[in-house]
Amino acid sequence: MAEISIIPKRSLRGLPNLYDKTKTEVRERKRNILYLIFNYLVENRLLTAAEALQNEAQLSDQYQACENIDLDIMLQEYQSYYYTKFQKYPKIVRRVDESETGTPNRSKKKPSAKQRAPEGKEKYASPSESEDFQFEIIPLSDNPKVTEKVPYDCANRSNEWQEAAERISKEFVPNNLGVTWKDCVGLDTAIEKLKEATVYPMLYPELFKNLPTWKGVLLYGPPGTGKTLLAKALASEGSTTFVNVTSGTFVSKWRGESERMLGVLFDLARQSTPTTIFIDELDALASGRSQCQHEASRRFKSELLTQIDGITSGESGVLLLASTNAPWDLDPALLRRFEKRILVELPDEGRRQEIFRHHLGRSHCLDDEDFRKVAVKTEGFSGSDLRTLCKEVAMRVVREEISQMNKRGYRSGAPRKVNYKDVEGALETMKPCTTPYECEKYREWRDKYGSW
Ligand SMILES: Nc1ncnc2c1ncn2[C@@H]1O[C@H](COP(=O)(O)OP(=O)(O)OP(=O)(O)O)[C@@H](O)[C@H]1O
Repeated sequence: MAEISIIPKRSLRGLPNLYDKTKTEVRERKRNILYLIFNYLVENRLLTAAEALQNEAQLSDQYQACENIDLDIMLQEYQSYYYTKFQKYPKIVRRVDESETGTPNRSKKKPSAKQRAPEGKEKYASPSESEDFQFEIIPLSDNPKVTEKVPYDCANRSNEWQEAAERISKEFVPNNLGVTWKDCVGLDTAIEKLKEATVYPMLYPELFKNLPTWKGVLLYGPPGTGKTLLAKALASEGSTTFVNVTSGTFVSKWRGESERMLGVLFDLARQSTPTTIFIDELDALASGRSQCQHEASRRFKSELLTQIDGITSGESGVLLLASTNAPWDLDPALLRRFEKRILVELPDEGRRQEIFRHHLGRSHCLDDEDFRKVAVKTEGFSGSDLRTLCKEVAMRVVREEISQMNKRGYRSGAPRKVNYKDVEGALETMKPCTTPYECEKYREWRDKYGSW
């Protein structure tokens, strides 16, 4: 731990200039930090917070953060410095412990009628501690006023039902996941359909009075093209309660338990409308290939179809969103229940350029021509491949720093910026995950069964 020696002000009497200089430096540093925070808030469109900061800290319009210096870059550079020094990334924030805040753990207590769940906390009380325990399902919204506790009366429910509910409720996503529509680069068709299903009916209810919204949307396409990313953006930006399930959610060794959990899932979803149920890798849950089907999976699939019918008939307020890499494996009966079946394709050249820019961040010295060349050379890359490419490119700089550190024993200055040579080097070590043949297979399927 660093030692801090506090010099009594008295002993500095002989050194007034030094003392004043230190004071000025500290003041200036504080002022600079405030301007950086202000800049960060504005860039992230947190305008109310920016205005409040400007007023409280009396920031003047005559100053602004210098170009290319912002909190984001500082944090990146600090992380890379830390990595170079300790071979691991620093932990910047940590979850506040219950004992530090004095807030009791709500997952173990029966919530009172007036209590609201703090974001990110457990959503229900244990049935063993409370006869009429309640679920707290938190609709996702930017507007905290919309955050309501949805009471769930378990009084007439069996113990099995309550146990299944306890498990399923863990899949409800209570928080803003920090992914915005803007992060889903080039996925405009899918974004528009998801907005039509969830965002617009709330914004313009009068337009949707006699118009049923989309109840089932299937996203399919090659791996890593942003299907899950879209779901995360919907969870963050849409004003619906969001529940994310996979085949693992329903795994049980007990006969009938998986179907029971499915029923409970749809029950809970209906209780907290508007709700989006997102099923990742739907093919793992409901494949249509009858020869490898087992009685249990047939029962499960039939329950799934029944439950989907329950939400698609009439205005249930529940949207079923699913994703798959293998749409051709899905049961045709299930397929027909998805009104919108949208192919999320590999990005074309223009989009590859945008995605690469998006993930590369700002610590680089590539120009427009370099970005164009990268887009040409990354034909067949998915969004996920491009993100991995950016990571590899950044690692090249880190590796260089580490080897310099090992040679010299110390590190000089900030790490250099990424350049085009780094990208070329990284590209030599990477191949796309999807072949042109596979892409063609998706397009053929879209031409036969798609709906967008
Ligand atoms: N269009 C895109 N724009 C920006 N980033 C993207 C895009 N597509 C993919 N990515 C990046 O790749 C990561 C992985 O993508 P994601 O998990 O959404 O792919 P997926 O289509 O769901 O893959 P899989 O089918 O294998 O589940 C995302 O978290 C994101 O960082």
